[in-house]
This record gives sequence, structure tokens and C-alpha cells, in this order.
Amino acid sequence: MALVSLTNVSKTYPAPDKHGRPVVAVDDVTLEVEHGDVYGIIGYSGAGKSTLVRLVNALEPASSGSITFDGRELSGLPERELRAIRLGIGMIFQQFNLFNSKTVWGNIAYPLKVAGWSKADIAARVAELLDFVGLGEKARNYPDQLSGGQKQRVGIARALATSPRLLLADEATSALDPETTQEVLELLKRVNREFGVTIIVITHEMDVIQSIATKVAVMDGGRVIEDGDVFEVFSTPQNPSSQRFVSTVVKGIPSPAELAVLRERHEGRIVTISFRDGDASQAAVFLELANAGLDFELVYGGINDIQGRAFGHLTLAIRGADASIDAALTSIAARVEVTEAA
Ligand SMILES: Nc1ncnc2c1ncn2[C@@H]1O[C@H](COP(=O)(O)OP(=O)(O)OP(=O)(O)O)[C@@H](O)[C@H]1O
Repeated sequence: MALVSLTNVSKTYPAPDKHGRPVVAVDDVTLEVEHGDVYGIIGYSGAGKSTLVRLVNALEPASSGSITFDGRELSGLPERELRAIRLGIGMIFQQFNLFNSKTVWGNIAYPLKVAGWSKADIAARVAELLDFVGLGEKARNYPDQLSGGQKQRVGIARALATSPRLLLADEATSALDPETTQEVLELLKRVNREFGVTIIVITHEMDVIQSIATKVAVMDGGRVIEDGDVFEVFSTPQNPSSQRFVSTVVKGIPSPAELAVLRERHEGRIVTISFRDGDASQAAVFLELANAGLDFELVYGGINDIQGRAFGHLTLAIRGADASIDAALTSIAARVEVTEAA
């Protein structure tokens, strides 16, 4: 049984949008998060990601559809029972949401005090968590004496205090620099591996999904437009909207503006060849162009690595007789994806 299961879930806010209509923030979403998953939810700003998190956390009720947590239907549950379910769900935020008037120790101890733990149990648990996130030295410091990465580590320790089964990370690394982001992501991987905590990661950053997610859902306009294995979704998106979104976050696909510049700077036909690991050797593709007597140069490209599997897009300017180029591209297209700029 999935840990979190959403079936035809929608959330409509009566507050009208700029056309005077209610806002459909989440639109008929069905997805399942299995125990042990690191499930990424990615999409443009306004796609409905944060709203989805608030529904899963039972902070707001869905307008329609069913949400279950560990097999229990959330809708219709009284507040007392929802509170008990929320204890099994930890949450971390972009702005960390620490109490500035409490020390690091006090921040981590807070949920345990609320849950009625004894002083001795709290002390032991906080010490254990400080050690896990590597902040033992900072126990007596206040949040404004910490770096962003340290603050998020406190946020993670606090979220884990009551041993939740699910951790919701809403843009948890978006305020951090790339190096600190990687450190926090490594810590989240350990949370998943060592404690078996299932994680839902909400982000607009490809790097985050790429380094920790095992599955991903792409959201656009409140809907999940594509979901599945991270490598599959990012290397070969099926839906035109997710293709458009993916092309903005993966490396190596020239935007329309970049294509216009390439066309201006290079003679010949501009063709993007997309490789997925194990698909076909790049050497074989280049050899085919050379054997057809074509002149070509690499003008744009990038390789993406998703958990040890690579895919990439190389854009070439190819020069030669049109018929020879057509024949070579038809032959290459039998093995790898070929896209010629219109
Ligand atoms: N409480 C609310 N009342 C009215 N409209 C809302 C409310 N919360 C969210 N919305 C609207 O719902 C849509 C989805 O918002 P949401 O914050 O879930 O998107 P998001 O993908 O998380 O974007 P971001 O990354 O910018 O936070 C937006 O159009 C937003 O304006």
C-alpha cells in the first residue's frame, strides 16, 4: 500500500483570479508515493506544488477527490485526528521557519515539548539529532548566528524530532547557494536511507530532482502532466507541456532565442541529436556524418547525469548537399532522436 495516495484531487479557491473566476490551484491530480520513495514534484511557479503539499499535510481540505496517508482517508477526519496524522509528517521550508528567539537546541526540542516528552527524553533525542545533522557545537547558538545551510540542518533536525514517516520539503534548498544545496541534499538522502523516511520534494530546480529524487511528477496549471521514473521523464518527456518545461531545466536544449543566435552565427542546417545512455555511440553518429561527406561542427550541447545515467543533447551545424544530409539524418534517426530546428 502506498504511503500517500491522491485520487482525482482538486483544490479550488473561491478568491477570484484576474478574470474574476475561482482559482483551480490543483486540478484532478492522481499520484501515489510509495514507502521509501524520494518523490520530486517540479513545475513552474504557480503550478500548484505548494497547494498540493498543504493538502497532503492536511493543513487544508481538498475540494474534491481522495487523499490517504498510510491507508487512512484524510477528508472528513476531525481536527484531533488530523493533528495526530500531522505528527507523522515533518516539514521543511525555503525560509527555514525557525524560532529566532530560541536556540538551536530549543528549536529542535520544541516539537518534543509540544508532544509531551519528558525532559530527559527530550535531552537525549535533541543530542542525537544534533549529532545526526552535524551541529553539536551550535546547540546554544541562535538562528541568526547560523549560515543558511546550518539553519536548514536545524530545520531538518526539528522536522525529524518526532520520527515522522514522511518529510515534506517545500523549496527547501531554493534560498541556498549551489554548494550548500548539495550538502543539504546529501543530508536528505541520509534521512531517507538511514531512517527510511519517505520524502516529497517540491522544487522548481532540476538539480534537486536530479540528485535525490527516485520518481518525479511534473506539474503545470494545477495538473500532473507527466510522472514516473526521473531518468525517463527528463530524457524523453512524452507530453508537449512537459517537453516544454523539461527543455527549460535540462542541459543542452537550445531555447528559441539561442537557436536564432546559432542560425545567425553558423552556416548550415541546425540539428539537435539527443543521446540516452546505452542508446548509440556518439562516435557512430559522427562517423555516419563524416562518411556521407558532410562538414559539421558542434555548436551547442550539454550532458545531464541522473543517478549515474547520462543523457544529453548535442546541436550541430551540418553543411553539404541537402539530399546527403537528409539521407544521413534518416539513418541516424533510426538510432537516436534527431530534431531539426524549423
Ligand atoms: N490561499 C489561496 N487563495 C487563492 N489562490 C491561491 C491560494 N493559494 C494558492 N493560490 C493560487 O493557486 C495557484 C497555485 O499556487 P501554488 O502556490 O500552489 O503554486 P506553486 O507551484 O507552489 O508556485 P510557487 O513555487 O510560486 O509557490 C496560483 O495561481 C496561486 O495564486
